[in-house]
Amino acid sequence: MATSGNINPDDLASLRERIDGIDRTIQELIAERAQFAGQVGRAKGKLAAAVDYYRPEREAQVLRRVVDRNDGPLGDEVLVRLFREIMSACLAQQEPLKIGFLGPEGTHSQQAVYKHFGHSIHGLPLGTIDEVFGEVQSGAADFGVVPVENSTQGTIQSTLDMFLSSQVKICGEVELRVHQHLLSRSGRIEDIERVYSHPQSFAQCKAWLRQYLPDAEKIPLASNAEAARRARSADDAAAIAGISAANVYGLKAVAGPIEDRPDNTTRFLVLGRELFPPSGNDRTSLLIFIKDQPGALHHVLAPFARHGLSMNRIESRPGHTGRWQYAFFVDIGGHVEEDAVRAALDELAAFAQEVKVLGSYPVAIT
Ligand SMILES: O=C(O)C(=O)C[C@]1(C(=O)O)C=C[C@@H](O)C=C1
Repeated sequence: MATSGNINPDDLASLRERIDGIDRTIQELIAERAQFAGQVGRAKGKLAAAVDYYRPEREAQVLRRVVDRNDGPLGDEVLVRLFREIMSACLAQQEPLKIGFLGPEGTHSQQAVYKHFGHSIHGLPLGTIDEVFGEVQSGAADFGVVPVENSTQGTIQSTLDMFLSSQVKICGEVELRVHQHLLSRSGRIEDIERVYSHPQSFAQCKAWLRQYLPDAEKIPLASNAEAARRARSADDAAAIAGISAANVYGLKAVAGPIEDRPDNTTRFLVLGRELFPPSGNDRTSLLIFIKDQPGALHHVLAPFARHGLSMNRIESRPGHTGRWQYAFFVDIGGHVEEDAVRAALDELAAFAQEVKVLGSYPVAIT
């Protein structure tokens, strides 16, 4: 028998026997867990669809416990991924969730869907971010996943603006480390005369492109996956996209990762139709329309500080309600069902024209 390194063949056989025994136990325990999850599902009563069984606050609590217990050797991210897949499969026993995202197959949005919901779902690749909102609102999708900000490029304004008119709720967030790769049919950089990609991805790889492909034509498209699809049909074209697009579209990696900042991260929001209860570590997103009067913004923000609530983000957008009327997107720590958040909202109501609670949801887990 072939052995690797200097392990004695007898040791190898006995180590594998131990692994076989552990696998058997893991499998039995997963089956037992799935049975209990099925019972929990039935205990929820006769519900209409998979969406009614999904409990993001409970999933967040389960995953935080996994992280707290973890002493290695596997990293938190790996263990969270494994446990997400187990919960995803347990939930899909009822029926897989239908999740809308900015398609086609192979986008970073699809990766964010899998990171948050696991693979036991039915993905619905959609053409635009507006469509993701629309399909969630109409019930054609149970949930949707849309990008909202990137650590290099800042806010995706078109996503925020959708909340000005849409009734969908935010019920989760996902953070994804985004690695960009240059992909082409031949895999040779010297063949490349054109590069396709989404404008955000071009911006994330600006310095790399200036150094290595200064003369190539840069052609912006609606998604990186669309870029990969186009690059597939020409020898002198390449796409900037995630590495998963290489497998989906049969392309070779010319170079990567090529993003200028190694910590390049995109934050996605999970869209649904209802709010879920607190998980114990939540964030609340608000849309606040302010009255046009002196000190209005100060009066609106002061209650958060008074009640000890941290503010992670404030962003102003034209409110679409009248000329020079502004809407503020504000993220604070806490959940609307918690006393401090409720008290702050009561106080600021006197100074705001309108306050819309976009959602209270678990803070992203690794
Ligand atoms: O605890 C529940 O409510 C369950 O349905 C079980 C379970 C799990 O597998 O742990 C499955 C799906 C839910 O989204 C949350 C948790």
